[in-house]
Amino acid sequence: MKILVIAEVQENDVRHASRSAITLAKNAAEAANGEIEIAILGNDIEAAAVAASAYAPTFTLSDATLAHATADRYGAAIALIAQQREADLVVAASTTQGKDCVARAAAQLGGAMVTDAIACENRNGKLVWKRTMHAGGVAAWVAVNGAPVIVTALQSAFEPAVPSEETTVTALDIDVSILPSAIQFESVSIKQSTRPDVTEAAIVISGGRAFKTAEDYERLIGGLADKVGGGTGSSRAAVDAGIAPNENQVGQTGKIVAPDLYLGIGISGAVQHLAGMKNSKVIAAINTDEEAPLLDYADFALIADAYEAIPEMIEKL
Ligand SMILES: Cc1cc2nc3c(=O)[nH]c(=O)nc-3n(C[C@H](O)[C@H](O)[C@H](O)COP(=O)(O)OP(=O)(O)OC[C@H]3O[C@@H](n4cnc5c(N)ncnc54)[C@H](O)[C@@H]3O)c2cc1C
Repeated sequence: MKILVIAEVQENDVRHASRSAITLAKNAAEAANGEIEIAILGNDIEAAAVAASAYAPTFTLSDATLAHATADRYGAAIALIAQQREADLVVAASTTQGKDCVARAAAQLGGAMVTDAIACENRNGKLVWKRTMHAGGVAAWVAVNGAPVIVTALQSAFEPAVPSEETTVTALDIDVSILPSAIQFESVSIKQSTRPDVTEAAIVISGGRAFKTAEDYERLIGGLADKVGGGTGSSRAAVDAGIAPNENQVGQTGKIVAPDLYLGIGISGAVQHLAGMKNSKVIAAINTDEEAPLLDYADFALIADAYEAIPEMIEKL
């Protein structure tokens, strides 16, 4: 079985989420006696390709017109790469870019798609995939018919792959002038923050509707996160109220995280929120209500007012 990982690039390296996708690819390779290759698309990707080659032989498609991941161009390019490399299985990260571009490639290839995979297994010679459904309420094993199979890996389910010795980097021979360009890149606005992204932080301090203002959220949740080098998360209620930034939202319609420690403060633990964090290694909660559902999932709980507890914690840390 030929397995092709579509890896995303971040700061001349393989993006953290793509390293988790490589782990899923390795699991699949072990289960089905497969071989892994990596493909990287973009512009100025030489250093990232060398970094990727420490996981598996790497193929590049580099061009100025691929500097930004517009879905029509990337989708078509990924389909062409999968065809050229004769991939039986294409694996990508379940990121916004991964879902956007790889789903288009799957349609163009006429393949079978599995999103948000959390495990794979060989059953009677066929790979089957475990994926969460219904806001994380159900974990189902699914088998898909058709080829190639295209899978996105849920980052929180897989440890990032560890690099070993550099292998080879080969430039692909694909004519980029035939790629569609109906979608044009306009601009990107990246919020500068010294805090780790909520999906990549080892510790996530998350705040909910208990916080009355954006200033309180930043001072208390942000202040505590900074003390422990953590990222900041939030419930959707806090985002909808304009208290927490949109990119911090954890849950079914937000980001899915599985940090070493998730501390949910003033968050009730609605099923849609749990869908985004219940696989965290250690869960702690601070809440005034000892019957808040999040406490059923918590390894540690403090029944206290966030406005009193957090300043005390910040002072003591
Ligand atoms: C289709 C759909 C998708 C959704 N997607 C998401 C999603 O991705 N993420 C998400 O989070 N939600 C999502 N929701 C919303 C979800 O159902 C809940 O409404 C939301 O999670 C509640 O946020 P909360 O826990 O902050 O607020 P609440 O449920 O109001 O809970 C606030 C908590 O704070 C506690 N509290 C109050 N004051 C204090 C204090 N001073 N100190 C300590 N504790 C205090 C309260 O006891 C309570 O437990 C979705 C809903 C729908 C319908």
